[in-house]
Amino acid sequence: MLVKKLFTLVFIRKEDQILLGFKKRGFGMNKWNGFGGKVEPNETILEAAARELKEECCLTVKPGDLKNIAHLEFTFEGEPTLMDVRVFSTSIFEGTPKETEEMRPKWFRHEDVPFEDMWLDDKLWFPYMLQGKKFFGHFHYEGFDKILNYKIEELDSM
Ligand SMILES: Cc1cc(-c2ccco2)c2oc(N)nc2c1
Repeated sequence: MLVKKLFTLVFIRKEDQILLGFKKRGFGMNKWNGFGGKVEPNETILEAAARELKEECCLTVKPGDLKNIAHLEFTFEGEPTLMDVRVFSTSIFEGTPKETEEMRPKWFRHEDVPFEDMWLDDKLWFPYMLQGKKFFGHFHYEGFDKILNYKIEELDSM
């Protein structure tokens, strides 16, 4: 049976740019991604999202200003893990993004998003996010460099 693990992923927007972080260590190392990580037992998903953002790039957001824009699931052929990733976005934040031991932040114009240095699924669902859609996506990986199958469904509300 699948073991479900809960993660957050936060994308900060500013005018026509999006903030990504280059992961310097750990899971997803050497890939650009949003900011996030595991949800601890003693916190809500929104609190976890705000905490990880602060830890990873020193930006402060109010949990209440985070808008849930997507629900992503990742499974891996032959593995029991299901990664349940709650994606949030906001343009309301305090501070300036700073590099940490974990992440090197950088603002990208939408047309410059570096998909060749991101998880393979990102090029499939970023268009939905950049167009302000709400969606569910499930991506079934074989290893970390091949997607065996996936589905993406637009949602009217989260
Ligand atoms: C397999 C996988 C995992 C994650 C992830 C881990 C923690 C938060 O997200 C991804 O994030 C993106 N963009 N693609 C991803 C694929």
